[in-house]
Amino acid sequence: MNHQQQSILLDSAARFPPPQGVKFSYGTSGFRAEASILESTVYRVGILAALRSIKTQAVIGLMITASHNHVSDNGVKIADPGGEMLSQQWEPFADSLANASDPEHLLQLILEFVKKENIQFEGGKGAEVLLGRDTRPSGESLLEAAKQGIRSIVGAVAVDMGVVTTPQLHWMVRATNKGEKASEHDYFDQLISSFRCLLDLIPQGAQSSNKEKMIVDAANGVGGLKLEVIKKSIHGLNFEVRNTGKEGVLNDGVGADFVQKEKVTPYGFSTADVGMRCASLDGDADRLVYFTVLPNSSGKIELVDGDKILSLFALFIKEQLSILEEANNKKVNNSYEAHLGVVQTAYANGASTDYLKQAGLEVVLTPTGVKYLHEKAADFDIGVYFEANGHGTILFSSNFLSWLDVRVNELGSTAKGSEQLKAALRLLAVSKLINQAVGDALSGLFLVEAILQHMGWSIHKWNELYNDLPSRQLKVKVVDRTAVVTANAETEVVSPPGIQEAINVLTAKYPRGRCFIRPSGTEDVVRVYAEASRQQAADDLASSVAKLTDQFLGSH
Ligand SMILES: CC(=O)N[C@H]1[C@@H](OP(=O)(O)O)O[C@H](CO)[C@@H](O)[C@@H]1O
Ligand SMILES: [Mg+2]
Repeated sequence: MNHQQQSILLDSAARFPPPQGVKFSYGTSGFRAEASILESTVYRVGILAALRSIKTQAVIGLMITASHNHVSDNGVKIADPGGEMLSQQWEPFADSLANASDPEHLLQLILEFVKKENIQFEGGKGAEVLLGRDTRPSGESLLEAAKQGIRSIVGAVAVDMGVVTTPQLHWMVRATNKGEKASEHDYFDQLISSFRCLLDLIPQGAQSSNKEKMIVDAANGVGGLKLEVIKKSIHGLNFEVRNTGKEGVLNDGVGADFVQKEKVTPYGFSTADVGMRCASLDGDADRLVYFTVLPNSSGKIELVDGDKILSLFALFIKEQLSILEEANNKKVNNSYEAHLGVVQTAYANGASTDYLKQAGLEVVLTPTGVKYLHEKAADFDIGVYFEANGHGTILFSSNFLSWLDVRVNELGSTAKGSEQLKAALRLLAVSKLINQAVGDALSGLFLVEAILQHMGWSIHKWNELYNDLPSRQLKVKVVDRTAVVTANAETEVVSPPGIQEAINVLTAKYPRGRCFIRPSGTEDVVRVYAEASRQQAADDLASSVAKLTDQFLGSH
């Protein structure tokens, strides 16, 4: 970075002083805070995005959203070249940039990092950053801050993609870097045509019990806007979108986070909807859960969560693979044993994990946070991952996809109309419909709908795959949550010493008891999760472990 470049950066940084007395941390979902204090942070993430683009010689994404949080909050996160989350190696740099006290300090940090990472300003492609934001009113001014941050790196280009869902922006970054068509129009086209393809491949005679209308709660967020666009061109699904944001407030009594945590109907739903197939998106449309309104229950719902979506996807894929493998057994030359794996966290309901294992699936647990699940899922030919809260997707390895392409061509000439060809085409369509960059509520919704039609299942039939074990989650405020250190995908506490043994003793008292504690990555609390064969037992176990946590770690 020459002197002129340094002075441009100093000048522009002086226009974005950081708020006093606030410490920012790039958590599991980037920086999040009350929108009014975020300008300097977003400006600095703009700088980081431009540097990341120069370093990787690829297009980078910058998304302004606070997802399911309050409308007055906002946040910012980075999408790496493949559309995945920012490399964990750069997170400490993001933290130090966000917390730098003044322009000189900021410049010094940048110069040190540029040297350490050997970022070359001359001779390369120059930086390009795609910008997206959700529907929050603060998004526009924060977008301007991001642009100024990007442009303070001489030669860096900011491309505004407008109001988009988080997964759309990740998809666009991935597609751009792969040299594919990457506009919003292309995203819709791919989604609609692959959904159509799956419907065209439905076996004759599948029941049509779920062809009746379904309803989507769009959390008064960006997902609603996009669904209304899709609705104009999609055939084969009759759906109504509620909470589109025209009237209600973003995430206020609506959306996937609310529905999953509170287990009650979102605003705009009532007993008139009893038994209907309903889905909820979150504020930036990267989470999806389904539910039905229970009769005579004053707003209670039956929740069909991320674990059940995962189970549905995994079953469908396994079915297609076994059709293809039947062909392998008949000694087809070009055989391939695809390694299918399922990735969950400790929050996955124990009944789901048992069910998946009994279905013959390989299940792996990772710590909480999609970056961990995503990374693990990428180890498989087909890796399906979901958090219980509804964030997840399916990853297909490029090896498997290349094999599948060849196989489709072969079968197309030698076995037209065969079950094998159909299974191969279905897998190919799934890989196009489902977002390969990140969990995506829109593409997830259309895949669920296509599979339910394929199976001829109602939401009730789907929900009956297994019965969730009753569970309870609690939060405990402690003096220092980082004192809790866990191992084995957060299922065991290794420090403070003695607490795990005490949890084990309590857990052993309850049939099918399971319990763990971990420090939250997004809130200043320790989370307690407990499940058992009965609700009262899960509640008791959770509250006794919460007490224990309080005793060991001291409350405020
Ligand atoms: C129990 C739970 O739902 N935890 C959520 C929550 O993380 P915590 O680290 O538990 O605060 O926010 C994460 C980011 O959205 C999400 O990935 C995760 O699943
Ligand atoms: Mg979200």
